[in-house]
Amino acid sequence: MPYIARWGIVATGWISERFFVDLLVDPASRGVGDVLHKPFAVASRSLASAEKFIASHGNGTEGIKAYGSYDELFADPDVDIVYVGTPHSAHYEVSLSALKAGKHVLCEKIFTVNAAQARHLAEYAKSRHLFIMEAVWVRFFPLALELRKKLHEEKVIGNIRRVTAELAHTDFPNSASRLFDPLLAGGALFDIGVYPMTWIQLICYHHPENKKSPPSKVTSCMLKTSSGVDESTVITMVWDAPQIVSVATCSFAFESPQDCAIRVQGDLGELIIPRPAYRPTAMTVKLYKNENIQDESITTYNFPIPGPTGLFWEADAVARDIRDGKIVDELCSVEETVFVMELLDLVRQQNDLKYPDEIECLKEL
Ligand SMILES: NC(=O)C1=CN([C@@H]2O[C@H](COP(=O)(O)OP(=O)(O)OC[C@H]3O[C@@H](n4cnc5c(N)ncnc54)[C@H](OP(=O)(O)O)[C@@H]3O)[C@@H](O)[C@H]2O)C=CC1
Ligand SMILES: O=C1OC[C@@H](O)[C@H](O)[C@H]1O
Repeated sequence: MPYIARWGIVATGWISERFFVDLLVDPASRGVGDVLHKPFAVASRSLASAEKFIASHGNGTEGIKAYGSYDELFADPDVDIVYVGTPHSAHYEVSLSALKAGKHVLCEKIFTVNAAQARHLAEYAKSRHLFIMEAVWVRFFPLALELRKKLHEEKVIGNIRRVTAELAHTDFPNSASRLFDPLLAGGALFDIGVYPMTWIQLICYHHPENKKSPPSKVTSCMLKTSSGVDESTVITMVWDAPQIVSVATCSFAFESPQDCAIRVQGDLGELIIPRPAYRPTAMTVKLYKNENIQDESITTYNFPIPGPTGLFWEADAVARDIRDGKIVDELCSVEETVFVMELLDLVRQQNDLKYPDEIECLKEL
């Protein structure tokens, strides 16, 4: 019998809707038979909004409860795992409330405003033996798994020397104000910087020779908006053991080129992933001509997403973890989230990017 994950959705904004729709997709359509997803409740700060959210999805939503406060959902015994889709500034407090009510938590990126908050959530979840994970969905894409196999096991491009990863766009279809508001922890670094940083983590931090060591050097620069958050951020890092340099770029001021969001250059060739870095569907391996290879070769591998968005792969992983009694996911561990938040603290410190005290603090509830 497949394990049924009993979800509660917190907040009724853009990404909650995308996640909810993906939960309703039959897992068999992506070849998954061991887990099923059942949303039991949706909570909003307004009951009307929760009701509208459920009603607008028709089939498959019968019996899902609507709540006009997040606390009511946390008290619902039918909910085992809470998905947090609020703005960044609320992640810490909402996730902590869910944990305190005994729920497992999948919290959207960026996990918290700073590393201290991330550490506190991780420690609290551990103390209550509850699962917690940042929703870095790209880590679960079949493409991301294949990338690591090609680079680290098959070493298709030889020794990796440089990684550049970027996500930059000027197209804000939804909730543009969230992106620029310091009180909601806006800015490119937190909203989209997590993607280039994730690809660099997967390729450099997880490089077998790196043995999960931190980069030996981190430098960064930022350009800020008139509201005081970062509009563009560039982070360079040096990974000593595998001898790789990496450059992560995120920006709300220009567009990433269509044909290249992530480029990994090795001594035998390069691997290129077209944009967008948050939902890539192909990668190309280009092998250079050398004494063993007569002509340059180019091979493209396609990874179509069998459904509306592709958030279901992370949901499947979370369901399996909870089914198996795990409190930390192997591909997206909360320890690694804390480590990335420490890097982002450093980058913000280097560029004097502070958020208001009321969202940087460790509120006890
Ligand atoms: N994985 C991905 O691809 C994506 C992830 N995200 C992440 O998801 C989160 C939410 O982003 P997104 O859905 O675009 O944001 P939206 O503004 O569309 O939705 C956020 C929701 O949070 C709730 N909320 C709680 N407190 C506040 C507040 N103070 N101000 C405004 N809304 C509040 C509201 O729901 P209600 O009124 O129902 O309580 C609101 O609808 C962010 O962490 C973002 O980084 C965003 C886009 C894509
Ligand atoms: O996570 C995200 O991915 C897609 C982007 O458009 C969005 O702003 C961001 O939050």
